[in-house]
Amino acid sequence: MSTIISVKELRKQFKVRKRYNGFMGSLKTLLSREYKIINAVDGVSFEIEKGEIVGYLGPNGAGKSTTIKMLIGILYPSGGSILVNGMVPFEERRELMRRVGIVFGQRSQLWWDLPVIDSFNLLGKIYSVPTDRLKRNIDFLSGLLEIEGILEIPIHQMSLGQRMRCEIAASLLHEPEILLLDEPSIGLDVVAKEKLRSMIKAINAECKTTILLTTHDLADVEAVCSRILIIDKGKLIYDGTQDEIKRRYGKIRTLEVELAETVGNVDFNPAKVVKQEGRKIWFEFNREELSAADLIARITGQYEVKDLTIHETRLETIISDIYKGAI
Ligand SMILES: Nc1ncnc2c1ncn2[C@@H]1O[C@H](COP(=O)(O)OP(=O)(O)OP(=O)(O)O)[C@@H](O)[C@H]1O
Repeated sequence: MSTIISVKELRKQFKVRKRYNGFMGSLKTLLSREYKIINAVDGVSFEIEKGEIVGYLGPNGAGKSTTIKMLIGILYPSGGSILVNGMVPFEERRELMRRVGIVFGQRSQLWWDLPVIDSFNLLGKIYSVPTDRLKRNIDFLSGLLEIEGILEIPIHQMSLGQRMRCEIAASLLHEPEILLLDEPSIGLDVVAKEKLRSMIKAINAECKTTILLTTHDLADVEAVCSRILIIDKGKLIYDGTQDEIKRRYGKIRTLEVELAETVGNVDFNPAKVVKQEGRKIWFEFNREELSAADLIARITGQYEVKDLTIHETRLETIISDIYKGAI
């Protein structure tokens, strides 16, 4: 594998006016010449290999968009270095845009009133994609993203899920090596989200596109990203695989047991009973203190068990604990 995105000690500072509260405070803000520095991105380093799907996560205001804007050369870094596909983004922005596809969930790159096929043809011209190649790419991406039947429809008549699939197709028409997806599933229903996730995986598998996904939807990350980067207050606080984060922080498991009959108090220390409803009991236990096999053996040794399910800690719980500083 070879590195396609390399970020070293990246920094971005914003100088903003100091704000004061209240009515008098607003006047003071207007008149004041006092400034403060915001370290939006504060010494971030990471490398992304060709073909990876990486989730870039962080709470609101963590520095995700600022990083992405520097990756595509819209913002000039205050310090550090970036190489994307061998290019320095703010120096070679035009060339870089031919190698990167971008989808912003909240913004459209397609012409609202035009049939989407016309937008595709216009984008093909903007990116100077040869006609036969453009046709081939439109055919291929329409099949992959299941939009063949809606190419003649203008964007404003589409559902959000259909629009998003068209946006992704549009971003790939010029065969970029890198795809940046910023909140692509925002506002989609459960079914449309599922569909989008499997399509993102298909793009990565079929086109070998490297994908950087920014999202607050951790189910998206759980479904598609093998690796996760977490940024908080401008600093990178986690860089590792999804399995690793679960192994490292997801020690608490839940065992859901359905017994043959209702029982009174049960005690399987160190497992804790967290819920008991009729014949069902939920135990929480630390996998480092107790194995699921031991716990199950002890329970089945005392009671007749009808059904058992083990629930691992959800990525959402782990990440929200990391944001809260609880782990
Ligand atoms: N143009 C700007 N001028 C001043 N401050 C800015 C500017 N852009 C971002 N910031 C500040 O930089 C910090 C990081 O913002 P950024 O938009 O990168 O966060 P984010 O992780 O993308 O958040 P969200 O998930 O809410 O989109 C925030 O404190 C934000 O207020």
